[in-house]
Amino acid sequence: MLPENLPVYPAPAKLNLDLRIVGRRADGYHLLESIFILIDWCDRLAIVPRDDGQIVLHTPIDGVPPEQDLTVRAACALRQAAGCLNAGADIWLDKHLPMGGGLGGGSSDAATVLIVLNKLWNCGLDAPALAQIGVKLGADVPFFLFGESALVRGIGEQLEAVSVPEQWYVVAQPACHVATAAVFAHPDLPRNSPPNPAADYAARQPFRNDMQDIVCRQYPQVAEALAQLSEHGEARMTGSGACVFLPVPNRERGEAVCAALSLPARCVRGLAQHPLREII
Ligand SMILES: C[C@@](CO)(OP(=O)(O)O)[C@H](O)COP(=O)(O)OP(=O)(O)OC[C@H]1O[C@@H](n2ccc(N)nc2=O)[C@H](O)[C@@H]1O
Ligand SMILES: Nc1ncnc2c1ncn2[C@@H]1O[C@H](COP(=O)(O)OP(=O)(O)O)[C@@H](O)[C@H]1O
Repeated sequence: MLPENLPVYPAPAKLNLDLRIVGRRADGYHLLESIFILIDWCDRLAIVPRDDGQIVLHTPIDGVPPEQDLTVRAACALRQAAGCLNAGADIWLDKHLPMGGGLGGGSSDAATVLIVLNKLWNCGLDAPALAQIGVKLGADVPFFLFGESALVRGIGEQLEAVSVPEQWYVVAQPACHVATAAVFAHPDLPRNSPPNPAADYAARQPFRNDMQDIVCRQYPQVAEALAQLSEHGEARMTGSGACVFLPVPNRERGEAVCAALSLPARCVRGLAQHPLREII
C-alpha cells in the first residue's frame, strides 16, 4: 500500500477513557472533559516533499474527495500558516483505522502530516502554533499533537497531561457509523455533568461516557457490542462511537475476549507517548 524504501510515519488511534459534557458554548459547540489516551493501532503514512507546489494524495479514500481528506487539508493549512506557498508534497495513506468509529483516525492522520511537514518543509512552527492550525481541522487534532495521555477540556483545545497506568484494551467494532453531529444535537443528550478540572486518573473515577446512552438508543449494534463486551468487564464507548472498548489485564486475556465475541475486535496496548513524539 505504501511505496517501498520510504520512511513510514504512524498515526495512532485514541480512546476516550472518560467523556463528560459539562456545558455548551454560545455557538452551540459542547464543552467536554475527557481523558484521552493513545493506542498502538495506527494508520501509516509516507510523505515526501515536492518543489512544484502541488499536494498530491496518491491513495484517496472511497467517498472522501482528496481535497477534503484531512491529510491534504492539514498540508494546505500548514503551508498557508507558515507562508511557504511553493512547498508541495506527495502523500500516501495506508488506512487501517475504521472511519467514524470514535478512534480519531482522520484527526490523527492530520496531526501526523502537520508534525512531519513542519520538519520536511523547515517551517519551524512550535507546538502551540501547530495546535492552533490543528483545532480548525478537527477537535481531536491538538490531542494527537500533544502526544501523551491527557485531560482534554473545552472542545479539545485545552490539554493537561494525565498519568494513566499501562493497560491493554479490547476494541470492538460494531457494523455502523455514528453521525456525531446528530448525537450532539439530540434533545435528551446530558449536557450538565459537574465540571471537575482535576487531571487525575484515580480522582476522576468511576469513568463514563455521556454520549453512550443516546448512541445505544439509536444504534442497536453499539448496544449489542457493549452487552457482549460487558460480559467480560467494565466496557464503554469511545468518543461518539461506534467503537467500544474494555480494559484487560494482559494480551492473552484480550485475545481470549476477542475470540469470544461475534463482532470484529482487536487487542491493543495503551501508548505512553506518540510514536513521533521526539520530532513534535
Ligand atoms: C466527541 C469527540 C471526542 O473525541 O468524538 P469523536 O469524533 O472522537 O468520536 C470529538 O470531540 C468530536 O469532535 P469533532 O471530531 O470535531 O466532531 P465533528 O464530527 O467535527 O463535529 C460534528 C458536529 O458536532 C457538534 N459538536 C462537535 C464537537 C463538540 N465539542 N461539540 C459539538 O456540538 C458540532 O455541531 C459539529 O459541527
Ligand atoms: N484521512 C482521513 N481519514 C479518515 N476520515 C477522514 C479523513 N479525511 C477526511 N475524513 C472524514 O472524516 C470523517 C471522520 O473520520 P474519523 O476521524 O475516522 O472518525 P472519528 O472522528 O469518529 O474518529 C470520516 O467519515 C471522513 O468523511
